[in-house]
Amino acid sequence: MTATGNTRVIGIIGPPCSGKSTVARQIESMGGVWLDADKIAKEQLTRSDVIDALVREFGAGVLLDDGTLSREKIADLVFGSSDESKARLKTLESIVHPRTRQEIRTALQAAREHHAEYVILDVPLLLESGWQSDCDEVWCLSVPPDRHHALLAARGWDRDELKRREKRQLPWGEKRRRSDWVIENDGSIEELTKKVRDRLGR
Ligand SMILES: CC(C)(COP(=O)(O)OP(=O)(O)OC[C@H]1O[C@@H](n2cnc3c(N)ncnc32)[C@H](O)[C@@H]1O)[C@@H](O)C(=O)NCCC(=O)NCCS
Ligand SMILES: Nc1ncnc2c1ncn2[C@@H]1O[C@H](COP(=O)(O)OP(=O)(O)OP(=O)(O)O)[C@@H](O)[C@H]1O
Repeated sequence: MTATGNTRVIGIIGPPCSGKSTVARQIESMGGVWLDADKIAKEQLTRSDVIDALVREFGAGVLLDDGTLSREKIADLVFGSSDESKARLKTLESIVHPRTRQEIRTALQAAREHHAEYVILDVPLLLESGWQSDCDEVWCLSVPPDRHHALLAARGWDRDELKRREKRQLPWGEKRRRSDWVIENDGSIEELTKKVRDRLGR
């Protein structure tokens, strides 16, 4: 019996491109419900009330020609090192986080009511946003730097892109210390998914 009845809630954190989705898909294949905060947050940015609020706050320059939001332009506005950037990130979070939190809460409750064996809380800002208390355990992905930069490059990200976002998060040393299990993603994908199965005794 876990802290949350039959359902075992596993929080997953890790840098972009560190293997979180790969781990989440593995648990999903074993009867898990995957709650992907980045995906839910992305969906919020397609809502007209959110688009209107962000244009009011940041100006019409955040819009693409088709009237949708440019994620790249918003990223440039919020992930800079200036005080203005920090304030803009807080404004963005004040608009997106409450809606994202509500969607995750609703889905988490539904998964419990349906007695899902696992819920994967795939929330990059899990510790920063206070989700740890909802988890039976927190897993933190760790990737060797060279491999990580290769995986990021495949997505078109360089070290600077990673660094400017990490500056707005808790240091990785603290995140690893606060996690119940640090998963070294230093082998093949098969080795990563085997580590997960072994951990869950499957
Ligand atoms: C600024 C936005 C539009 C940039 O979109 P983009 O497609 O480039 O990035 P994406 O959303 O895929 O996020 C990728 C990674 O960036 C980092 N990141 C995203 N938001 C934040 C934030 N508020 N603080 C610190 N890091 C962040 C995380 O490591 C995340 O995994 C987007 O990140 C956003 O809306 N962020 C605010 C909502 C949020 O906090 N999302 C994180 C959910 S835990
Ligand atoms: N051990 C590995 N060997 C080879 N490729 C890997 C390995 N782990 C992850 N990858 C690949 O790296 C990419 C990123 O992995 P994944 O999507 O699981 O990371 P993530 O942390 O969920 O990324 P993000 O949250 O930023 O979307 C994927 O293409 C995945 O197939």
